[in-house]
Amino acid sequence: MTVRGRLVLYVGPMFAGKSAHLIAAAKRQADVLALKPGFDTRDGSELVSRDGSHLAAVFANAWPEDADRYSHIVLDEGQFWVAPHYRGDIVEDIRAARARGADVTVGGLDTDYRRVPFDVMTRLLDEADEVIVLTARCHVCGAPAAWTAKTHETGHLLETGDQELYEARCDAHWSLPDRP
Ligand SMILES: Nc1ncnc2c1ncn2[C@@H]1O[C@H](COP(=O)(O)OP(=O)(O)O)[C@@H](O)[C@H]1O
Ligand SMILES: Cc1cn([C@H]2C[C@H](O)[C@@H](COP(=O)(O)O)O2)c(=O)[nH]c1=O
Repeated sequence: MTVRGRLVLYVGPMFAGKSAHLIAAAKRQADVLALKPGFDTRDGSELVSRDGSHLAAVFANAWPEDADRYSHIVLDEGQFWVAPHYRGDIVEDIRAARARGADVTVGGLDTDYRRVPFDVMTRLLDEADEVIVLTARCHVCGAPAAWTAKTHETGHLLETGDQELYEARCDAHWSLPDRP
């Protein structure tokens, strides 16, 4: 399959501005389809950044049939586009969209709260034309933070949440959560 469209990724920990960049990139395009994973029901059918920016999006549990009509597709929370929350292989679906000529932009966490890479994001990183690595500010000391910590263990690797459950942390202040 010859790939024609570009794949751009915004990666980093939580609170780093991935959604803000993704929304800004989408707003620069005229003909764009924004997708939100069905797993993430926070904020309704919008991509929302903590900086206040937002963009209408379509919930998807499978690649939308009408996606061919768009020249640019953006999707957020790349780590959530996996079984059983997504039907199909998002990496293959993105490759097929690019082969049809669409540019695709994805935001997502490169690693989970254990600092283990999300496999689906690693696969996308391998195929990306451009990767923008963002950092947040450590919630403890304010230094650049490349990691997300979970403040208490719940036993779930995929679990939506905000600052009640997750914090951005630098190397010095990252740690695994205490066992319940
Ligand atoms: N610890 C933090 N580090 C950096 N920005 C933060 C932090 N906590 C809150 N913010 C706010 O979050 C915004 C980025 O949010 P968002 O785009 O939702 O990030 P992401 O999608 O990477 O989680 C920043 O512009 C800032 O206003
Ligand atoms: C670290 C980590 C995060 N999540 C969840 C928590 C949030 O709902 C999203 C990330 O949102 P953001 O736009 O990057 O702030 O992912 C998770 O399910 N598992 C994790 O390990």
